[in-house]
Amino acid sequence: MARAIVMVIDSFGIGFSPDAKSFGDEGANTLANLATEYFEQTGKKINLPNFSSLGLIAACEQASGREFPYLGQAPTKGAYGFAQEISSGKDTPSGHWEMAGVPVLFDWGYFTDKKNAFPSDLQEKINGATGFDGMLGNCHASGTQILAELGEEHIKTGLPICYTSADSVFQVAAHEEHFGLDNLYQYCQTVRAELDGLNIGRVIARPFVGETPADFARTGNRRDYSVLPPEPTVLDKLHDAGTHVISVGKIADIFAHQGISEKTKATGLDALFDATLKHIETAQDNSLIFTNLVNFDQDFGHRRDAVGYAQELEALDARLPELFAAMSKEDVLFFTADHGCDPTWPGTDHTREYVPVLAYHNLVGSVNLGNRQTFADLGQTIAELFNVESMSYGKSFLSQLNFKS
Ligand SMILES: O=P(O)(O)O[C@H]1O[C@H](CO)[C@@H](O)[C@H]1O
Ligand SMILES: [Mn+2]
Ligand SMILES: [Mn+2]
Repeated sequence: MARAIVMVIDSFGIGFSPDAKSFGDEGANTLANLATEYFEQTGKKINLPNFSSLGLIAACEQASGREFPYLGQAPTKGAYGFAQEISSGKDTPSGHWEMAGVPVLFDWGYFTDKKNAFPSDLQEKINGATGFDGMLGNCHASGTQILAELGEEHIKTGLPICYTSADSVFQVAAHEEHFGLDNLYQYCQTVRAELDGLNIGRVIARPFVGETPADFARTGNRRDYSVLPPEPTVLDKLHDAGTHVISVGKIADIFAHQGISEKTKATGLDALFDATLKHIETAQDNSLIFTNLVNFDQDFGHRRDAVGYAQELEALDARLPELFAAMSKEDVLFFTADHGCDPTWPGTDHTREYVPVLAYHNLVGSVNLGNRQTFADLGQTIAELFNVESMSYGKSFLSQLNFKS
């Protein structure tokens, strides 16, 4: 039986999609724009030899309808394409569920007001249920900027910092020691329950440490409380059929722990990559290893740090040979993303973009998968690879992977 490895480079868009205008994102292109910015700021071209050979640049050029001569070499091995999102939102759960075969075709609830974002009756319910006198923030914010603004007041008053964004999300920042990690998780679980009926995708716990704006830092103990996917995803189907489904990073949280057999959490690109490698070395036959590399989104995309994003991509690229070496001949490796987060784009939110779909296996030459109409093509391909019942959405590209017999 097969083993598959899926690595999600969180926020790694490769060109605005046809519906980007309605999101205010026409012109966004996470990869191409960050590479340009990197060149302008450092005088260096981004160096992604391994991703280039897998077809990343070719996929980006197709998705963008233009060439980027400074971006890299031609594809030499593996299958490459670009996928459009059919889910209504450009958020993390929508992107992940869609790639697992279940697009989000309903509208999420959003807190659209930039200030006084949470309705007063909701605040009262939360205060009543948690026993707190109030909350700080109550606005749209960048998670690091709001710490600089309100972190000290939080320590002084003991009130949680609650904020949101263009995503369907209720975020709670609190100090790991002064407020306490368990108290933060408890608060978030209570908020999760109070949001029932509002169709909010996630409550996110954002613990931090430090005593002054100069040294406030978020820790790796982030926790996401997601609603359940609307239907069983390919993870559920695999898990029910006996496949060992391994979550690395925040995958388990994003899928509300549905269809997951085992999970490993880790903080930072290298630790997430190491955990993935370890699973590749040890996982039984008939396993899916599913990794989310959150730091691209969290540390660079939302922070609008194009140079940092570029350097992190180079660091990931440099480690790809370790993956290839750890894989057995039967293993299939996929790289994709869940949405864009162009670090050169106005604001700090995600961007509506095509995502790369790269598949590497013991292949002959390279294969162009072209324009995939939905992220769900990946889930359908995985369903076929593991021989489970097909998903309602998506078109499998397994037959194009050109397996050597
Ligand atoms: O600014 P931070 O706290 O990183 O928040 C970002 O992370 C959340 C999840 O991707 C988004 O809703 C966005 O607001
Ligand atoms: Mn994401
Ligand atoms: Mn994000």
